[in-house]
Amino acid sequence: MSEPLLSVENLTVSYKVPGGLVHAVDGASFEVPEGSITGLVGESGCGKTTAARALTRVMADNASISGGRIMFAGQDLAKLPERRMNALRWRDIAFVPQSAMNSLDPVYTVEYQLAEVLRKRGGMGRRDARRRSEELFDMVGIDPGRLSDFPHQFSGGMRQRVAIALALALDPKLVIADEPVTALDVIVQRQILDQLKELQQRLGLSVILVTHDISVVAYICDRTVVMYAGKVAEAGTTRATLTQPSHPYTMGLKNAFPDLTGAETGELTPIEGAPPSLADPPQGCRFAERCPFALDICASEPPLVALDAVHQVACHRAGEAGRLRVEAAKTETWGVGL
Ligand SMILES: Nc1ncnc2c1ncn2[C@@H]1O[C@H](COP(=O)(O)OP(=O)(O)OP(=O)(O)O)[C@@H](O)[C@H]1O
Repeated sequence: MSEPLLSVENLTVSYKVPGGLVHAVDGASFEVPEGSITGLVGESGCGKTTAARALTRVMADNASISGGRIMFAGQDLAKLPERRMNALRWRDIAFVPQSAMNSLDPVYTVEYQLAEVLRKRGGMGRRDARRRSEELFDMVGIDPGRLSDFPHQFSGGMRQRVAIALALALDPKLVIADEPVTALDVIVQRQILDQLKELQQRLGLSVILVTHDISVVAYICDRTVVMYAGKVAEAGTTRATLTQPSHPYTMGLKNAFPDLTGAETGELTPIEGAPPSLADPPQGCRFAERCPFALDICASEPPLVALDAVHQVACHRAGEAGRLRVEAAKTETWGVGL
């Protein structure tokens, strides 16, 4: 296999809080191959946004990368001086934040905001910036005649398209999109995801898509990284991780979400309980407390190991995954309502 575009090794990101430190990402490792869409998926609070933001080093004031490496094009982004990191943003790595309104300023027209990036970051003249803005609007399926509109004049779905156009402005290699379709209805979600996939393939982009919704991953991602409580529980090709999930958490997530394609999926089964506190996480497997298959051995931390060339999992019982999948498909296994 060729070198991945991005390789995250043992990444730890912590927030300083009054009582100490919250290790929001705690030794996470995953790879992003070139020209593919990698989904970072897990429940709210598992550290997805923190991990994604660490890759751009645009983080909250109380956040710091306290360990690990982020290898991108032969350099470790975790240690790159800010001046060089800043030069990479937009040009090599672009970020689409959780709400499109966070990337768009309500008081300026969209054209002005695109021009800011194209002219200040990309060094373009006024005419080239205008031409590129029109091209970008065409690319995301919006009439360039609307460039002079303000963000509030667009629907939610269109605003998300504008945010994607903004991210693509300087032709980056890697686009990190944080929950790009979360607030949208299912039909618009599909339109945006189809558009993203089409652009990714046409432009040969690499994309990291952060989402809590495993059906979004199943719909669009080539690879899947499942996070739980700051760690990677399972990772690999989407085919491997979602058709043969080998971590009970992934099995549970699959039961908990409807299918985005509208296929009949039967009853949805939530995973009862809540993830552990990241300020004081348990020593062993972090999912053990909610896991219907936990054993005594789960009091020790399971390492992330390769099941085969395209699939890694951090579960002591991964060797029995076939049998556990059969059990996991039954609602009663998850003790719902007991
Ligand atoms: N600025 C901050 N200060 C302290 N703790 C924070 C801060 N930002 C996030 N956290 C904590 O870090 C953990 C991971 O949060 P993060 O936002 O990365 O998770 P997430 O999986 O992206 O969830 P969501 O989808 O809800 O954003 C959570 O426990 C959260 O409360």
